[in-house]
Amino acid sequence: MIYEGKAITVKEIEGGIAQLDFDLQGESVNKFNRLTIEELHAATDALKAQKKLKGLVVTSSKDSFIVGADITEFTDLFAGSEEDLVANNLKANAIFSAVEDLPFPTVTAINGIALGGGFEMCLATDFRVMAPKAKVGLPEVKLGIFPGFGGTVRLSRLVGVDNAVEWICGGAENRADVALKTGAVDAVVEPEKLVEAAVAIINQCNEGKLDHEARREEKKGKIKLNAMESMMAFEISKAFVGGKAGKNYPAPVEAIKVMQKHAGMTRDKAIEVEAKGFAKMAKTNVAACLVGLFLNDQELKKKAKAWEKEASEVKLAAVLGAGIMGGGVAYQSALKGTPIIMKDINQDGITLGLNEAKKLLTKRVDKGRMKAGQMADVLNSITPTLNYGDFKNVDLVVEAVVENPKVKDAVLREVEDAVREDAILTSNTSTISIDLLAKNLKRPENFCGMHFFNPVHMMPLVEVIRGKKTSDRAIATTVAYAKAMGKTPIVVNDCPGFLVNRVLFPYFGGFVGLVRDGADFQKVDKVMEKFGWPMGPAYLLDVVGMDTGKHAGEVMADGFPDRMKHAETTAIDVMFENNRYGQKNDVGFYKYELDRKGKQKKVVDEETYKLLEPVVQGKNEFSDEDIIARMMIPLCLETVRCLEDGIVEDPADADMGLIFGIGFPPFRGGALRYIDDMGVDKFVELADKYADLGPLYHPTDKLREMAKTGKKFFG
Ligand SMILES: NC(=O)c1ccc[n+]([C@@H]2O[C@H](COP(=O)([O-])OP(=O)(O)OC[C@H]3O[C@@H](n4cnc5c(N)ncnc54)[C@H](O)[C@@H]3O)[C@@H](O)[C@H]2O)c1
Repeated sequence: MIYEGKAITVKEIEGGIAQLDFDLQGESVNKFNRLTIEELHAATDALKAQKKLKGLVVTSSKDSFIVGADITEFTDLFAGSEEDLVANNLKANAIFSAVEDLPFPTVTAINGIALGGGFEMCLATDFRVMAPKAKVGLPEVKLGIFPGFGGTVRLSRLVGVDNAVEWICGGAENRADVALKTGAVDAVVEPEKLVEAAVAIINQCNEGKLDHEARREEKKGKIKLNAMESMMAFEISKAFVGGKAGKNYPAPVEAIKVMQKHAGMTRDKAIEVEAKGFAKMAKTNVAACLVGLFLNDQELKKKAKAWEKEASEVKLAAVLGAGIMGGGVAYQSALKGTPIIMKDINQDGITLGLNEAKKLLTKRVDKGRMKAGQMADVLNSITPTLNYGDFKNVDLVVEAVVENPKVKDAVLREVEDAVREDAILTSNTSTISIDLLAKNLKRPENFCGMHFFNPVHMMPLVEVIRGKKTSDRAIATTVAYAKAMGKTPIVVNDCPGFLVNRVLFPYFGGFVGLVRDGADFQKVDKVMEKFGWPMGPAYLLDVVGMDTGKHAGEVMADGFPDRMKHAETTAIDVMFENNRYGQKNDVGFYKYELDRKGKQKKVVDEETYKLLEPVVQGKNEFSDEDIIARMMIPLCLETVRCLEDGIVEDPADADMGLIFGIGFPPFRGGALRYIDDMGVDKFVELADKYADLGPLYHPTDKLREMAKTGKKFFG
């Protein structure tokens, strides 16, 4: 044994060739935590001290190779100064460079996922062989940073500027065939042949058939482009990537700037440039928010996993109502492998639901993501029906009929009699209280909410809503079914609108208030889109549908009359009363026309301004800051109330719900992190400036207390 640690062992395997193996004790995957980096240092020193070695193969004993850096260490690490971060990166890089400089040929055998720091480890060796199912890539930009263990230096020299830009700025996980074609790896071989292939490469180097020194020098030298070529490659990339990433996500363009800066430098100087650029990005609020988001997501996954242990198996599901939502639920369930019965009261509904599923599946086939035979299997696992014939075999039902408490009550009681006693019933209601819907059920313990978002196949969130009488088994089974459908479930407690709609309607309240006071709805949309929302509030209302918006708004107003009831007619009422439902009938705040690809495109409609005149009181110019404050304060305060009322378990659930459910700008981390970032005291101060606008703008006593004591929602 040459070296033995808790994450790494090094031993001689054959003919003077050593094997450095990553196998982090007590973990299911390898990652570059502090311990692993320290051990890589010690292991490299031990290798250097060996006088007779002829080569090194780097391997992993886990299913993955190395999944990346240990992101749980980032929050503490990034809290340090920029200088500390640079020093930290240079220290780690010295170890990677020491691996690169070992006095014999080196090859990595990539058996599974090698991402971020894991792939940068691979890049430090002379050659790479890869298993067909492994994936490699540098996904750091997803965390608001870019590679900091020499990735921008080695990859740009190994595969060229264009490929490096694509890999680093896109952050994708690349398949073996792509990696081979790009030149990021040298061979693809079956997993059991990886070490053999690596040894063969080393032997060829030692026999003078392969020149590992030349390979090494290429990675350590300057980028091989003349000044003109270099200028063209980097400037075009910056314009293209900048346009795609947008101003709110600076890391991709910064990565290109760093590569441009170090293009004419050799390794050690280039790595200094990378380290400085990395530290600058790590100190941005975007990186803090995106790292926070990653950690929150991990927490959600852990919670869902814990629920899954208590779940009953769902072998067959059913959905009631084959409309927009019911059709989507049937498609998603069947696609992900749970057969589903789709019941409606009329044949037209069923035809529509099935046609929607067919349309989505055809798209998958056309894009090469599915074979025609698989499409048939998925369609066959949706059983359309007009009666309850097979419902005794159903394990879980999703009710998705019209949003009317009386209709839902009747339908739920009916289906309760049609299913087995242990079957779980859920409702996809957007706003109606789960306790209200449970009132007339014989087995309320088997009932909870399962709130999907539209379009079901695209939107990641499912709110699982616990009523007063809901059992843990009902929650666990619903969480497990949502996971099986490929969704992210969040368990919330019951109230009108649950988490997401309860928070969304005060935001719409901010919007109608602005229009009332004379703001141009188009300007409000533009400002909020610039702030980071996928669409502004007027556009969003057009997408949701004015009828749905008005109806749900009324349910919310009944639930929270003090702050959600509108005394006067609102802009939403005006649109609704004029049959301007939005995209569904081609006119709402905007008009909709079909573009050349047959997609709905919004266009300005002057008529909207005329219709709104009666509800507009005066004409005011609002600054961007004013618009943002008037939109965001009600949304943030309602999120605070959801937390205080115990609707969500913790701040992470609340923020993730808003990001996954309504597209809250991810780089801002969520509503509660937004308050944290502003400072709770500053936020309360800002809200108080708008106190005249009513209770939607009044901070809670607890929030005022937090402001006084300097407490935050996170950390
Ligand atoms: N559309 C959305 O954006 C959205 C988002 C989240 C949740 N929801 C909720 O999902 C539910 C359904 O909404 P939708 O937009 O799909 O409505 P929809 O009008 O498109 O579909 C409702 C379907 O239910 C059928 N139906 C009515 N009574 C029935 C009964 N007794 N048994 C079986 N089927 C019956 C109708 O024929 C129709 O096909 C509502 O509770 C709604 O609030 C909707």
